[in-house]
Amino acid sequence: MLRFVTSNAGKAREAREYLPEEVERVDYDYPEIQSDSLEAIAAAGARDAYREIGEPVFVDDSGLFIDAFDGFPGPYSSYVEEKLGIERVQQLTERESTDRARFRTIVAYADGEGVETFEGVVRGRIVAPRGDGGFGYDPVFEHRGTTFAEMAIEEKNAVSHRGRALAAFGDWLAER
Ligand SMILES: O=P(O)(O)OP(=O)(O)OP(=O)(O)OC[C@H]1O[C@@H](n2cnc3c(O)ncnc32)[C@H](O)[C@@H]1O
Repeated sequence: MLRFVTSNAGKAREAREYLPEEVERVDYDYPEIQSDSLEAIAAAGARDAYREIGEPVFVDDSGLFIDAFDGFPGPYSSYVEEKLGIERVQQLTERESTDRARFRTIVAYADGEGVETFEGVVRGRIVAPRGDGGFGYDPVFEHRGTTFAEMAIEEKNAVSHRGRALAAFGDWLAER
């Protein structure tokens, strides 16, 4: 059994679909350090959650990196979603010369022995919202003509930043 420490139910749903082992969601809101690096944030979060819970855990830190804004909001995606909302992020992007963006996830696993991190990245475009599945920025993130909110969970996992990071994590677990 794997413990996924996250306050985000959408992330937990995707991890359950993907990982071979059972996933238990632990709703502990670990303090996020302020950093430009998703790796550093995820690793610190996993370490902290392991100390708090006392069992092996993993966390997922994700961000939307918009090319026209030099990667912003990136590690600040959650704050920007809360303060501006995804429609305004999309409207701001529309005024720029490119709508290209990347979604990145770092999964960090901590046990008594240390921290391992796994990365997943997907490229796409910021478009006017479409679809009602998924969560967060999914309605405005289009990958090969379809927004993540228009995809079923399995379809999104097959191409998404989180799916790729979870796949790398799953391979590592299997080889351990
Ligand atoms: O408790 P944690 O796991 O940290 O949950 P969170 O929602 O705060 O997680 P993040 O900081 O990693 O999320 C950054 C932002 O990116 C959004 N996000 C993360 N993964 C996403 C995905 O697959 N599709 C759309 N939006 C996503 C999410 O809604 C947040 O606004």
